Amino acid sequence: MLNAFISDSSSEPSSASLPPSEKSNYQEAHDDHPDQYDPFNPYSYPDPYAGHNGQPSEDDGQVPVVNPYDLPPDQMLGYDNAGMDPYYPTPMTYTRQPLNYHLYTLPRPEALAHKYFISDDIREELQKRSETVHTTAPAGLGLPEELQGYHTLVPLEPLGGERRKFGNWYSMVYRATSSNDGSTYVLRRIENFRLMQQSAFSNIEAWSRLRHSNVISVHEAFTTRAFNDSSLVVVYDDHPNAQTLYEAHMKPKPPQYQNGRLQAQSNRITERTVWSYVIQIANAIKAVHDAGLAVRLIDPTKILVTGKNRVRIGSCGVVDVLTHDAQTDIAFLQQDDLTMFGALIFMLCCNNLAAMNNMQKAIDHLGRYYSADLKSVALFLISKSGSHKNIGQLFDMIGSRLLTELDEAENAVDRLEGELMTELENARLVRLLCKFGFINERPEHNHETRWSETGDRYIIKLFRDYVFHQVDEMGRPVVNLTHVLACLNKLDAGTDERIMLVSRDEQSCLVVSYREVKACIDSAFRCVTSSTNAII
Ligand SMILES: Nc1ncnc2c1ncn2[C@@H]1O[C@H](COP(=O)(O)OP(=O)(O)OP(=O)(O)O)[C@@H](O)[C@H]1O
Repeated sequence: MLNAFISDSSSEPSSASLPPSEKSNYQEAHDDHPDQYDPFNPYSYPDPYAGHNGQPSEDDGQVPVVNPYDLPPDQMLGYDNAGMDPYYPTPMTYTRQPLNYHLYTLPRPEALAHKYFISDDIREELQKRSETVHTTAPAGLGLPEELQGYHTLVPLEPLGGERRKFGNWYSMVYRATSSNDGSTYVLRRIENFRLMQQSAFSNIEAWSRLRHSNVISVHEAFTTRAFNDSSLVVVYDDHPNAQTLYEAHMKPKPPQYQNGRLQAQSNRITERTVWSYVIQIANAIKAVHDAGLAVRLIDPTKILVTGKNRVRIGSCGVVDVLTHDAQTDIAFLQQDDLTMFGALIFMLCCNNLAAMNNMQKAIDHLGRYYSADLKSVALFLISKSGSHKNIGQLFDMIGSRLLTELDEAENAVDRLEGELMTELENARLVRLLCKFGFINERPEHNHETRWSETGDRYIIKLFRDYVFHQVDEMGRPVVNLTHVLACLNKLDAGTDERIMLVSRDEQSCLVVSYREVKACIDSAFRCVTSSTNAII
């Protein structure tokens, strides 16, 4: 792994950087089979002048093969030349050639420096999730230290007040860490459950095989006495900071001041959001029914909103275990799913968990505030028509709205990819900075002041000052992220651009290339790690 540092990219078998012996081995291996094209090897291309997708070019591959790594650095794609002006970067022309890991983003204008990182709202959201995952429970809750390979239990619902019930059973939900893989999972515990026969778990196996983007995955189920009773525990994927549909849309919100007056907040859910939920939940139900199972519980308190408008059906499999004795026809249970789904649409649109208690009022409300299409979907689902309904028929009714949903989903992926792009180089640069940290100011060399004042280390020290400790003409620190990133990128690429390094007392100055600084850092790092195992 040691080589993976600064020399990440140069450790690739580019002939420009390999020592002669290795170079010849590498080239020999390839020269033996010049025609072989390995699609997984970015360095193995059939012909850099071939047409798109590796099709032969018009000149039938007669143009001599050029290894882009043999090119002098100033001809390598656009790093060393004058195109470093962030406002007017020189346009680059590309010929087809191996992916060049030395190519890094050009520096951005300072005002756009924030574009080096993902947007604040996504970072905040992800950080909150990470914080939630690492939250521990207060001491003294009397929770088991360990059960069946899970530890660090944290209750996900308030412990005081009215006890929560799951059907006729008292239930509790915990987050716990698995000692198998270190990930967190959600455990739903059903208190005082007596397992009569092992076959009650048979459906859990089928559930654990079902993987769907709108179903919270089931991992396993077991009984345990760790809570000082006989409890059933079903283990699910953890979606930190998820809210139930009830919490997200139906729970009464406290009034807020608007224009100086305290006003009640509307809880009305938009038609677009309802359609998105309907399509996702229908998709989940279809996957469950196709797997020969039934959801058994479609309720606003058991469906989680796990991201922007992303919903997933939770608590799957529990009812199967709890009601194992009452053998019921699966077709009947699947019909029941559709009725529960219809009721869910009414509850969401009417903002009322008890909407089905006054059917006529619920239908009127839905008709007044939502489209006729949505109303007919809801009515179709709750209808007790003699004919056998199935979830597939619903998709016929939804029609082109599916395309809108698909469009939204693809746009969301594009947005996230764009965000990911802004983080592209961060991991590499962090490793580079760590390497700096390992070398600079090592305390064990304190007695030997010349360690950092001689040879390679002195250049590194001056380079560190050049990158981080510059001051302006008024003597104020220059804090410019763009300068830092541009320097680090050039260092990582080992470019031939030269810089002038000046000592702090301004008595000496050195003109060195990034390539030379890189070599110094490599050698100093090797010196630091020579007696230890570098695991980075
Ligand atoms: N797989 C999961 N990942 C993350 N959080 C979850 C998961 N399953 C449940 N939760 C959270 O646990 C909490 C309790 O879940 P539960 O199903 O008991 O909901 P509830 O709103 O308390 O319903 P009830 O009133 O029926 O108890 C909810 O806030 C829910 O967001």
